[in-house]
Amino acid sequence: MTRRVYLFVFELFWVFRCVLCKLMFRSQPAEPSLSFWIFWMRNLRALLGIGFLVSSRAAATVPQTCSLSSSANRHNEACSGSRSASTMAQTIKYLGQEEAQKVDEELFSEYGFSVDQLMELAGLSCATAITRAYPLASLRKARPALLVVCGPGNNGGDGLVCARHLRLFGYEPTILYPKRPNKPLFQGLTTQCEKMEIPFLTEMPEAEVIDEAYNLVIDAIFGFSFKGSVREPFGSILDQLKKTTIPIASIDIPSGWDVETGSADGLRPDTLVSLTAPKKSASLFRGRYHFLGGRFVPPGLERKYQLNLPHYPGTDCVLQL
Ligand SMILES: NC(=O)C1=CN([C@@H]2O[C@H](COP(=O)(O)OP(=O)(O)OC[C@H]3O[C@@H](n4cnc5c(N)ncnc54)[C@H](OP(=O)(O)O)[C@@H]3O)[C@@H](O)[C@H]2O)[C@@H](O)CC1
Ligand SMILES: [K+]
Repeated sequence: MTRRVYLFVFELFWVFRCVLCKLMFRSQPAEPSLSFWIFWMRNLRALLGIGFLVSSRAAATVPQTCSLSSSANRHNEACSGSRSASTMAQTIKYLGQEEAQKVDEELFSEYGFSVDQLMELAGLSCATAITRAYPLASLRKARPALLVVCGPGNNGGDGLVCARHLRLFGYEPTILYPKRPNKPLFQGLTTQCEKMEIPFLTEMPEAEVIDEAYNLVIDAIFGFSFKGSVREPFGSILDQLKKTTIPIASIDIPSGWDVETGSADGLRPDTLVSLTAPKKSASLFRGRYHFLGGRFVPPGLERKYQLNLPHYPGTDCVLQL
């Protein structure tokens, strides 16, 4: 913030100087006229940057937020280069449910990816986003304990991968995986987590127990194939999650939300990690951190669906929007 204010004051001074020279001497200082206009543009950008910072502070006051860390914002400032994050969020396409499923299918059928490949990248993006929003040093409890709740589809698979990476990053995840598909992919992911010495719960704890034991809940219950009203056991699980006061980080979609229209009385996550591209309901997300992950979209697919994805900084697999 302070750096932006200095930049703004400096640029304002420079533009003022240019205008003064033009009026008094009917000439510009050393710069050619092109740079005069570049200074104007940069000045406008600095103003927009300050506007963005002010509005993101306001967003931090929504209910069910925590004051764990602002490092995600700091990282974003350091890495986003010359593009303003607010501008990026406006230009990215928000996908409807059918379109998200088509993109997913095409990645496998036309582009030759396998599910486990993309799930690994998606889960790693989510784990990386968690380290940005909730660094180990910022956690309030003595142990860096997290609860990862996994659903029956690929969103649940992302959760298992995310838990494994978080374990390697020094967190202590515990997994609840109440409905396990009978497929080698999910059995393998479960074994990997067990071998990583990640405990599995046999039932959903009460909200008060969750608040007491964990720093954060990772919601990997439903993704873009969720439809209709929630069936058990997930109805009761979501009811407990709604009562918790610790932050919730949702993978791809806040579980229980309609993929396009959200949910007025649903979860209110503190963090959302949109994968591949945000879904329409992400425009209703009011938490503090919205990340984009899943840096695997081939350019042809991006063009076909006009995704307008932002540039990820350097080699990062996640980007804060
Ligand atoms: N290309 C990408 O972007 C990539 C996407 N990836 C990830 O995949 C996710 C999409 O995965 P997906 O298609 O398996 O769907 P998802 O929502 O996880 O589960 C659906 C299952 O949930 C259930 N269910 C549904 N409705 C229900 C209800 N009302 N009440 C209760 N249960 C309900 C139903 O299961 P059933 O009950 O039939 O056993 C259904 O089969 C996506 O969001 C992203 O996270 C990455 O892994 C890789 C790259
Ligand atoms: K989810």
